[in-house]
Amino acid sequence: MSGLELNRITKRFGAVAAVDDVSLTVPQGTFVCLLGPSGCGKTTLLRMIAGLEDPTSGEISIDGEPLNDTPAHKRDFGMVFQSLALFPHLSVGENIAYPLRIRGRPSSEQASRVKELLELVHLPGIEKRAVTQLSGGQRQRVAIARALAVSPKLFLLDEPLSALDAKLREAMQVELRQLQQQLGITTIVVTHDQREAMSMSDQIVVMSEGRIQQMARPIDMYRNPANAFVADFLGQANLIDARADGPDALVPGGRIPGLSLACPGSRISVRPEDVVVTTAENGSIRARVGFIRDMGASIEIHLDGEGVRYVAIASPQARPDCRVGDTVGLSIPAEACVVFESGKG
Ligand SMILES: Nc1ncnc2c1ncn2[C@@H]1O[C@H](COP(=O)(O)OP(=O)(O)OP(=O)(O)O)[C@@H](O)[C@H]1O
Repeated sequence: MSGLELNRITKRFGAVAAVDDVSLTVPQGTFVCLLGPSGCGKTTLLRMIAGLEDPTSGEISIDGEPLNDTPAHKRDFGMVFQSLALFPHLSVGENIAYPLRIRGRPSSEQASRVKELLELVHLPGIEKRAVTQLSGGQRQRVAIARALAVSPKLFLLDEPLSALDAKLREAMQVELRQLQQQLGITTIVVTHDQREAMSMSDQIVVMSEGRIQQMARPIDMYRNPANAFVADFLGQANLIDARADGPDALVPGGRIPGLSLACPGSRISVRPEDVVVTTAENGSIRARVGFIRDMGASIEIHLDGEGVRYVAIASPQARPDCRVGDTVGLSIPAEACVVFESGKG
């Protein structure tokens, strides 16, 4: 098979299993984000793929060739880390050419490749500039260009955009994705930002405590999270304990008609945009409005239904007619609910 394959990879640091029995297949040309909270093992996994850390057990291969015994510098992967690690005493062109220079490539080839890469990252003609004179976004692009200099089989990035402000970060997400599609290069990005992962990847891998919780396309993961952890980590989720009541589910404050549960007690997840705020008579769940937050493009309403906090998101056009302190009705369509059986959420 062509692409990256991890087979039962574990990394222990003393008693801590930073990565715990992870198997993963990344087909050639795919953009994958490793997503998870701090300390879940994302960086350790990336470092093992890069060859900067040896697995305690398990195998890594690329295009069917085992990698475990290949040192980092022989893997020829492109890497960009949060710190960027550009050489401050070298010019932009010298920074980008560096990987070619240490491989002994002729200077004419170095110069033409640097020119080509600077065009690719939309910074043509700045070979002679000092890297210390560049803006954050420009430095980012130079680091990306340098990582791509050797036309790597695999492009690995660890929180590459985290030092940028929100607007530049979004612009760079689009650029990075476009670049990856243009080159068709297999790319793995570590991030703890779920919006970033949603907007860039073909596949998201959500990790927690060293293990993979789910791997799926962003939209599939959003609509069908495998468990409550994923539901809560990827976007916002209402996580509600529910009890079976014939064809309906009983939830704090009322019921969800037509949601039949296989177990007497389950946990359900509902996205805030699927919770409709209506009048007390029209909803099937009664709740009290606790807080309304106007976000510009949407309105977020926090409600209390018999001790459970519900969050609803509406568009400004569909702004519900309610105020803080009002008792309202909530309507949740059964088909918008993802059910986690008891003990599995
Ligand atoms: N060199 C090391 N020695 C000992 N423990 C380590 C080492 N590197 C990582 N760990 C531990 O392994 C676990 C996973 O760390 P890792 O850096 O991979 O997580 P992460 O998901 O990338 O976190 P962050 O988003 O904060 O960078 C943590 O508990 C961390 O303390």
